[in-house]
Amino acid sequence: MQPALHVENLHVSFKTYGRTTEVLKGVNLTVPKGAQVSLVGESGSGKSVTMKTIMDLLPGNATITDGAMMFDGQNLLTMPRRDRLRLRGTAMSMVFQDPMSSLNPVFTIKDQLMTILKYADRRLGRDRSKAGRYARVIEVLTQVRMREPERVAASYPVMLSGGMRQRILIAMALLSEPRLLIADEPGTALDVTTQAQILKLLKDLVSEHHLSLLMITHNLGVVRETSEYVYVMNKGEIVEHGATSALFANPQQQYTRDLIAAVPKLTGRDKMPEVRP
Ligand SMILES: Nc1ncnc2c1ncn2[C@@H]1O[C@H](COP(=O)(O)OP(=O)(O)OP(=O)(O)O)[C@@H](O)[C@H]1O
Repeated sequence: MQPALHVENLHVSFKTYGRTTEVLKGVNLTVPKGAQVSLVGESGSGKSVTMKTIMDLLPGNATITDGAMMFDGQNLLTMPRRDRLRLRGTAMSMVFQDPMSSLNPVFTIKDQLMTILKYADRRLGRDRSKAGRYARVIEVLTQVRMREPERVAASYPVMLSGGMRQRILIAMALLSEPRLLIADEPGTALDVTTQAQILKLLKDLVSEHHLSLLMITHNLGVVRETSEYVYVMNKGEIVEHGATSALFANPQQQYTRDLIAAVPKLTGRDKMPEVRP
């Protein structure tokens, strides 16, 4: 079966103050359909650059010098610009990690979600009435286990807890029914118990909606809780990859062993707590 995403020999360079530095040095990774895959590495290893390259969010001083990125069998790097833009925020969607900078404090949750949906619909050439959009917003808020979705929709971000705001960001990513979700360490800003609940929710949603997930994190503890497969990145290269259980049982690289040794305890227990809305 075709994978949801296949990144092949990806090279990315940055130009700063006239100097060019290669930060991705031939990255290869595959997200099979329906799989939960993590990309892990310490700060500066190139995880965010990989994610930004996939999502077409690289800054102007970055150049993709080589490689291919196959999404559902199409190369994202050679497809027409219009088709690429149509995919972003629709078939492939991103869960951001920082609710405070991703949500606008002066608009209600409903306004923000409706606007995002309107633009996603427009890109897809889909015609949906305002009432239809509101119905979809309520549906998605329910999917992320909001107990009173109408009340939440009418709220401003500041009226919600950190965990609820993070769930809004997940709802935002789900609005346009993506096939691939890319999550940038959701819940990092939250306490460990709430983060564990968010990760569990994400994992449940991915399997309920038959999505493929690429999770970016520096924490192998998060990987163990959320992913079946893991890619370990160091200095712009994938240095090790494999099934999560095999990698934990028998890490091949010292770098991976160090990351495993640095795993903080998520909950102080072995099992994740159930999500309680
Ligand atoms: N806009 C930029 N201009 C120049 N260099 C950059 C830029 N963004 C990232 N880099 C460089 O690319 C390399 C990889 O950075 P990246 O942000 O991908 O790391 P990361 O693994 O995501 O780290 P973190 O977990 O801290 O986000 C770093 O050496 C960084 O300095």
